[in-house]
Amino acid sequence: MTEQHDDVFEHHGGFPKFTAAEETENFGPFVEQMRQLQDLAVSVAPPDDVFGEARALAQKLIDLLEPYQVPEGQQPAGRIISLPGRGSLLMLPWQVERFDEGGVRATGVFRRFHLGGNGAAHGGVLPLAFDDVFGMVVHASGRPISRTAFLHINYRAVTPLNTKLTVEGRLDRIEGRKSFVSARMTDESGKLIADCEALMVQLLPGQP
Ligand SMILES: CCCCCCCCCC(=O)SCCNC(=O)CCNC(=O)[C@H](O)C(C)(C)COP(=O)(O)OP(=O)(O)OC[C@H]1O[C@@H](n2cnc3c(N)ncnc32)[C@H](O)[C@@H]1OP(=O)(O)O
Repeated sequence: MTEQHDDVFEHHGGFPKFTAAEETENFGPFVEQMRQLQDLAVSVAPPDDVFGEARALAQKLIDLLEPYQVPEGQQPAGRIISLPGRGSLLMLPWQVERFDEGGVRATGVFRRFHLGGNGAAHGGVLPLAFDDVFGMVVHASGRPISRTAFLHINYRAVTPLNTKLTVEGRLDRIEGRKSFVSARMTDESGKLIADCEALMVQLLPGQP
């Protein structure tokens, strides 16, 4: 293996090497409380002085946490695969149930925070779900971390909130740097909610 290939393997282009973080006693429950706050922030209509009280409490939290910011890759968020959404508030709070060369399966619900309209999930959260699963599909299949070049979704049925759904993704074929991947989102009866195809392109050395 040449030095250049070692670099690709170790650093995945310009990506830092992904390392998992340990689950601790309080981090998982803290993330779930933050998610409950997100759900409440988009669903409550209290008197304005209650928002005033909430602001004061929120500012206390900001003041508490602000001194502990660290560079990308050192925070637990996004690095604990046993937590919903790997502990990242950006990711959907879904649980990874399968992560191997045969594919990735994640299950969970869209919550009030993900509401688009008329009781259904916002269409923009489905690409987030699929893209995150595809990142894991590439990682689980042993390929270097890749960037999404295109992602095509077919919305087959209205996506319900608070209903257990499953996304299953897999690597279909490899052509040089290109990984062609696909995934399906279904409900518990097996009804197809959406399907998706994407191209993930392996990064060149140093590529951001
Ligand atoms: C467990 C934790 C794992 C964490 C994983 C994190 C994964 C993150 C996944 C993401 O969401 S990344 C964020 C969204 N994506 C981007 O920001 C990508 C922005 N675009 C780029 O950086 C570049 O366009 C890209 C790296 C995708 C490709 O540019 P390059 O200059 O490296 O490659 P090039 O354009 O030469 O294309 C390489 C091949 O892919 C093909 N290709 C590229 N874009 C395409 C496209 N859109 N449609 C079809 N083919 C495409 C291209 O034709 C060519 O095919 P051939 O090798 O057969 O000639």
